[in-house]
Amino acid sequence: MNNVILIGMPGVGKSTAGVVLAKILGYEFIDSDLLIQKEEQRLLAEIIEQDGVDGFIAVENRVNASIEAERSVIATGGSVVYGEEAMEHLRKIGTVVYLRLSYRTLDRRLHNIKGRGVVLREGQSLADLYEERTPLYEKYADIVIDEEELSIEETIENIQKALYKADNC
Ligand SMILES: Nc1ncnc2c1ncn2[C@@H]1O[C@H](COP(=O)(O)OP(=O)(O)OP(=O)(O)O)[C@@H](O)[C@H]1O
Ligand SMILES: O=C(O)C1=C[C@@H](O)[C@@H](O)[C@H](O)C1
Ligand SMILES: [Mg+2]
Repeated sequence: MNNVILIGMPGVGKSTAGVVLAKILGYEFIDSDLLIQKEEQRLLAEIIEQDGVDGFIAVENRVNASIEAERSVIATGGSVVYGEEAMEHLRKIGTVVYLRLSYRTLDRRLHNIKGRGVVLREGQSLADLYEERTPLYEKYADIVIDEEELSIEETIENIQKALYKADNC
């Protein structure tokens, strides 16, 4: 199954770049966050508020582990890498692309991190989250795209080039 799965910190552009990439490749586009909201009939922020961080991670794991797709670009949520079943499944159905940004650039980009419904534990900062997740993104990535100082268009072009090189598309 020729799917392309985008992973990375919140705000790196998985959804923004993913939808355009899908259009260029002639693929379907799936946003895991929207799937979660549809299946749960609740907003992501509501799930986090009502079920807590671990509850949200469990829901995200279940929904992502059950995605059936072909020739699709799948933009995951930033916290998907906490779900082992989800990541095992996603690796089986496609090429996992990690969109990487430095902490400094990400911090600048994410002015309103709480408003985005990010999975932050009590007392955890964005820097803590970055440090905790980076090894997980690296562990699951088939391809790493360094987005630093790239425009959205350049990012998409680099993903495309890397996919062709890996013989995915
Ligand atoms: N080079 C770039 N590539 C992608 N997005 C960029 C770039 N530069 C700026 N942006 C902006 O950064 C934001 C990325 O948000 P987006 O919702 O796509 O992130 P995400 O990775 O899907 O996050 P989440 O994990 O919360 O779903 C957008 O507002 C986009 O316009
Ligand atoms: O990185 C995160 O912690 C998250 C990112 C969003 O895409 C959502 O999946 C959710 O709000 C958690
Ligand atoms: Mg997104």
